[in-house]
Amino acid sequence: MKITVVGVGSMGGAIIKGLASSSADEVSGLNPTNPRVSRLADYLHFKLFTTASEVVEYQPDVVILTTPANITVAVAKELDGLQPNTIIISAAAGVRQYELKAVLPNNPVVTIIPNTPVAVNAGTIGLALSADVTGATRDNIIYVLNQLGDIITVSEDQLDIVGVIGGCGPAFIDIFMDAMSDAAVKHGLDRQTAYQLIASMVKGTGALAYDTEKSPSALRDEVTSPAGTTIKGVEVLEKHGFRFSVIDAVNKANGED
Ligand SMILES: NC(=O)C1=CN([C@@H]2O[C@H](COP(=O)(O)OP(=O)(O)OC[C@H]3O[C@@H](n4cnc5c(N)ncnc54)[C@H](O)[C@@H]3O)[C@@H](O)[C@H]2O)C=CC1
Ligand SMILES: O=C(O)[C@@H]1CCC=N1
Repeated sequence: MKITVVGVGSMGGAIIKGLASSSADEVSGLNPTNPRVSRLADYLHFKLFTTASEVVEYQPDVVILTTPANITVAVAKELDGLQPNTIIISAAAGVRQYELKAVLPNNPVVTIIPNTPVAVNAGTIGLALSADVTGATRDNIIYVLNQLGDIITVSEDQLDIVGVIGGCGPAFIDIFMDAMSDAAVKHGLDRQTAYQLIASMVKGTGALAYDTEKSPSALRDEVTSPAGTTIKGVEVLEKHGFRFSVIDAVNKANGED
């Protein structure tokens, strides 16, 4: 399948890295001339376009839009001329399917919110299908996204909150990991060992929750031994409003004033 990623920045680059590990597809990118993107294209061996008209001429089977959200509809408009069965997958946060349909009326359009772990095929991808996306078109979308990670299918009006949790979430976890590493260094670990330790701990914590499907509170209870060390740390997190900080970060990222 010919897949073109439009906008090879953080997210577009992560998607290309994830797709590059599969040899079954022909992956390409579109980005205005940029040495960073040219280096990535050389390194990962993908075809790089610099204008929308080259992409139209190339006639990809799937276009993934990862341009800045505020220009994504205008960028989609430049792709007018794609064959009608080219699937449009937009990852632009907050851009609605009807806005893209208005400029590409003949193409199947779905919206997603992926996250940066797609680069290592361990992404979480919120997917909002649309009524006209069925059969082989739907199967092809699932085929492409399945290469990148777990698909969580939701209605379009749920995609914003799914995007905040799944899409912004890695940044929140990264801040937590960075703070943990400062604490580890304070107590004598070297930085590199701290990073490995913490990344492994977070990976395992996620895997345990995912595989067992136990609630986070049940899993936390398993760690907090009576009169043990963990509960002392939990008390401090509660004292400093850790939970409220997390909830309010999600509120604000989701557009609350
Ligand atoms: N970074 C993330 O974790 C996530 C980002 N997204 C969405 O992905 C999109 C991109 O976000 P980032 O990658 O973070 O931004 P970014 O700024 O890193 O990447 C945007 C890329 O688009 C390119 N670009 C600008 N104008 C273009 C045009 N006319 N044609 C083609 N390419 C063009 C830029 O040169 C840049 O390489 C946004 O819509 C965002 O909502 C969605 C989920 C997660
Ligand atoms: O920060 C952003 O706007 C994008 C959308 C989700 C994650 N990153």
